[in-house]
Amino acid sequence: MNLCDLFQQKKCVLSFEVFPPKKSSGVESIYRTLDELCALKPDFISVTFGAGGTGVKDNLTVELAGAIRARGVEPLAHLTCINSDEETLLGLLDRLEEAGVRNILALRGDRVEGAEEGPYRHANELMERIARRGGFNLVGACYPECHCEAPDPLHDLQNLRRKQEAGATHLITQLFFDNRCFYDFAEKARIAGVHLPIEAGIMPIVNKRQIERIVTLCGASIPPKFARMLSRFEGDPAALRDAGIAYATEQIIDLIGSGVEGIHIYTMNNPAVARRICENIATALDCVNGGGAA
Ligand SMILES: NC(=O)C1=CN([C@@H]2O[C@H](COP(=O)(O)OP(=O)(O)OC[C@H]3O[C@@H](n4cnc5c(N)ncnc54)[C@H](O)[C@@H]3O)[C@@H](O)[C@H]2O)C=CC1
Ligand SMILES: Nc1nc(=O)c2c([nH]1)NC[C@@H]1CN(c3ccc(C(=O)N[C@@H](CCC(=O)O)C(=O)O)cc3)CN21
Repeated sequence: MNLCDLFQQKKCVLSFEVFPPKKSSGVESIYRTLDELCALKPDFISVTFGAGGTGVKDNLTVELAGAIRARGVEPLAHLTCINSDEETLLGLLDRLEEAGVRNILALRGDRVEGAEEGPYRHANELMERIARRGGFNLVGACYPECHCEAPDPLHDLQNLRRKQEAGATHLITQLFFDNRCFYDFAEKARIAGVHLPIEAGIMPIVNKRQIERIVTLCGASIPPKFARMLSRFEGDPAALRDAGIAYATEQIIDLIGSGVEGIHIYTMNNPAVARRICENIATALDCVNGGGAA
């Protein structure tokens, strides 16, 4: 299924994200993780290309996307400009097509030290190449708090327009912890002529190790309320996990209540956390989607 049809059918789409395990030891558990995540019946699951700044060349993205499809859920495969020369890209696209994957999140990718400059410098250029080949629905990333390399929010929005012009059919936001950033951004994007559906990317923070990494990688600002929660519970893993789930739940219910077109949960390969959030938001989603829906 083409993901753009989903936004016609549903008021609020629900999706998950997973990343390929780094070590071979994680390979068996990722398939169990997929079993559990697919059982929650999200509208689609995306698979990153590398994880959190690691530029791996062949990293199971195609295999995992195929495994998600085999479990009855629509996959969205991430592809990056970094590490993609023309031949590698076309090879990956053939493999994705063979695996029945029809949707691609085209990204620039995190810069990796020592990586060579490829022929595609920005996400829109990668999108244009994929569109020229044909056969895929394209999705793009966007930044409620502005991309860290953009000179200012206006230029970042202009660059977002290029993704729309290159054929993206919907957008997924970088993670954020303050919904006001999302609402301000969505309003400015509409004024700038971006009319695509925007899914809000939410990451439940459930352990101390994640926090610093996420802030460095994603540049998300930490609201005082969230900072107080983190420092109060950081010594108690169970309390921090429950608080992180409660915080993400509150963000999502507020977004659904405000008419967001989709929620993308960065699951960090943790199905237990995803399940608890799904339970917490089920009635709100059923309410806007007319009940019974996933
Ligand atoms: N789920 C994921 O895997 C996500 C990954 N990211 C990461 O965020 C980073 C950026 O990715 P994208 O948004 O895809 O990159 P992008 O190429 O769209 O943007 C990167 C920077 O270049 C600027 N830019 C974009 N197009 C331009 C153009 N044509 N000319 C001049 N400047 C342009 C942007 O304003 C931004 O500052 C990557 O590190 C990516 O891996 C971000 C969100 C989600
Ligand atoms: N700049 C950027 N790059 C990304 O890859 C990315 C984003 N932003 N924003 C949204 C999600 C969040 N992603 C992430 C974020 C952190 C890790 C991370 O902490 N990875 C650990 C490995 C964890 C493990 O193997 O259990 C690491 O050490 O890199 C992974 C994916 C992928 N996405």
